[in-house]
Amino acid sequence: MTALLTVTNLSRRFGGVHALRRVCLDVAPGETHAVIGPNGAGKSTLFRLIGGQLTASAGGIVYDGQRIDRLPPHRRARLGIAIAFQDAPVFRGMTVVENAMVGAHAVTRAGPLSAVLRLPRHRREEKEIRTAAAAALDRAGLAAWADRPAEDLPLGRQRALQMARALCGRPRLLLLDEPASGLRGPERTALAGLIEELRAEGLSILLVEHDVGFVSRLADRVTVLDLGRVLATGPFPEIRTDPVVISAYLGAPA
Ligand SMILES: Nc1ncnc2c1ncn2[C@@H]1O[C@H](COP(=O)(O)OP(=O)(O)OP(=O)(O)O)[C@@H](O)[C@H]1O
Repeated sequence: MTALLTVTNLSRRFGGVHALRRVCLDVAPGETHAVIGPNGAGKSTLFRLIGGQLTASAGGIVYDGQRIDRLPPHRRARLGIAIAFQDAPVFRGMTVVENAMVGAHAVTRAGPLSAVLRLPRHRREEKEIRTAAAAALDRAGLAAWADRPAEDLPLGRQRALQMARALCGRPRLLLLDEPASGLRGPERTALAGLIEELRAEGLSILLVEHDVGFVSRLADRVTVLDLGRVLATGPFPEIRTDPVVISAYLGAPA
């Protein structure tokens, strides 16, 4: 099956630091693909290169048959790539539903500014976006919080809001940056359930996550990065027993 996303020989240097070295990776339609690796392995750099927040020193990124590595982030968003960054801001002074709506404004002509300024000329589009945002909040378990100030959300719920914001733009490829980090038991279970649901609906997901238990439950395939290089790619059971991965990252199986 043709991949939805193909990353080929992607490299990025920061001065003398090789953050990524000739990384190759692909995400098939409907696949959940996890990227794991120790601190400094290059996971965030890879995400920012795919999202367009950084440009590559070399290599290419093809999405849905089109080179995207020179496109700005908003053009990639309009093509259906959404990112839920772990540290994305919650906009204070706006309600939870208005925060989620920003995700749809990123992919419409109205633009994020109209969400902030509430310009009247976009009312019809606003109504559709509000409906999409309400649906996304519902999926993320935040329906009861929709009209509350976003700054009232506890940390775990803020993470769910990043997810709702990303879903609000109805993406085809969802990039999740350490979605389980800082979440406690029930929140983590709810998030894993939502990711499983999205996968069952055919959404393609690329996931960076430190929590190996989370990855083993959710990912169809796992790519292991270390010092900017791909150590291995494959289903988790294979990765778990790969001697190279064990010595570099995972430790011996129990
Ligand atoms: N803006 C930057 N300027 C200089 N060096 C950077 C920059 N961003 C990342 N690096 C370096 O690139 C390498 C990869 O960093 P990156 O943040 O991508 O790793 P990571 O796998 O996401 O780590 P973590 O799990 O700690 O988030 C590291 O050596 C880091 O210090």
